[in-house]
Amino acid sequence: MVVRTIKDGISWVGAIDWDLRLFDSLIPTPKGTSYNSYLVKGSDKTALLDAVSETKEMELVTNLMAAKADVIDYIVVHHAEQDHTGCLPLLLELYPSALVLTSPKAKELLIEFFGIDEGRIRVVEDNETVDLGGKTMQFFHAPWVHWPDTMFTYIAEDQIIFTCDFLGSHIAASDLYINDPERLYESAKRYYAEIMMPFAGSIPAYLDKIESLNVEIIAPSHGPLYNNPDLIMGYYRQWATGEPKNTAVIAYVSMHGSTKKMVDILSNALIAEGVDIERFNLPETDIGLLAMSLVEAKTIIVATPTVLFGAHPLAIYAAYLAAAIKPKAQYATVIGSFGWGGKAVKQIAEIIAPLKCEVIEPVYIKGHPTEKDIAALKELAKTIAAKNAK
Ligand SMILES: Cc1cc2nc3c(=O)[nH]c(=O)nc-3n(C[C@H](O)[C@H](O)[C@H](O)COP(=O)(O)O)c2cc1C
Repeated sequence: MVVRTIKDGISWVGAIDWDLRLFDSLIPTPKGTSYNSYLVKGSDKTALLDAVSETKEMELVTNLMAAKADVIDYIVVHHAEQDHTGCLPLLLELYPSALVLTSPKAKELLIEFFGIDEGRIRVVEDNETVDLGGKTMQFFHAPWVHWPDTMFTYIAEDQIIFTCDFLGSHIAASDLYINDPERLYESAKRYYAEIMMPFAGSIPAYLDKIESLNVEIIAPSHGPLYNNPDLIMGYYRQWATGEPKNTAVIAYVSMHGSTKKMVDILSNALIAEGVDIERFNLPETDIGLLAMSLVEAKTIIVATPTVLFGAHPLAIYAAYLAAAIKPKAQYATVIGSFGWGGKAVKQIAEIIAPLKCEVIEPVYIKGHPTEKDIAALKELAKTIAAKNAK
């Protein structure tokens, strides 16, 4: 149990999940995460902004007791995902007069997910304000970072904005704020890559919105808060809108060493051509690190042998994930080895088609690489270097 004061009348009452290692049964969280919940007490009314997952509901309840939250008038749901709302049914029982304030889309989802009584939910409009007494909550609808339901809450009197998942990070940390740029970069970039990058197109407008306000503190729903907003805002601006870098990401798998040999040859050739590379051996890679490397890479290389007439399942998974998280890479190719025939190259090309990358002619060979294949890989490195330099 821990309650931390952010401002007079504003406290963090959430839960730290030190041991979570896989979020959404999908995203590796090697450093755990937190579910941030904020108690805001005005002179007239009290609001709880976001809650926690069902697994941590007793931590939240204990914190609310410690913070003497005898009455909660409003529970602001910025986003209906269960990591923030799993404990909502319990909260609504414990606080029978509490009204949920949320976006129209989140209202729909809360009813679908939890069967919450419609009478307990009030939809708030974009820009609407609710006065708690000396603390005015202003709501901004912010769809598609990362669900259609998201909204932010700004309290001008305290110059604080609650951005829900936007600008968050998966890190269990004792720090209320992160002030170490390196630590912040690592955890926030991992989070951005896996959760926000598919919605990069929506991001600049929300950054502009936050910049247009007087913001001293950004309070997301995962990870530490920011009392130096420029740092995280600058990172997001770079990741969402910056030009991709002269980097090739190689995601590879090899059963008996032929594809691995090709990856080694291509890696050395790319280095010789001045292209930065990041390599991921798929059977053992942390897929979050692969996602992070894709944030700024210009070229994606999938290296796979043929297995049962197609690409190796791990290569299919990596290619599918890359296509889903929508990095800004401009070029892609496939390399690898086969024995007698199959559709591995076509299969990978189809999976990554949504990325709309220019597909560079693959080098797909029979068996172990020969002198001719080595020459083809060196030629491929030259082509990638020339394209990346554009
Ligand atoms: C389980 C298994 C299934 C395979 N299925 C195919 C196949 O359907 N078509 C094919 O051309 N080669 C097939 N191969 C042969 C491999 O693609 C070939 O040996 C290749 O050189 C292996 O590359 P690697 O050394 O990078 O693992 C198969 C190999 C294994 C082990």
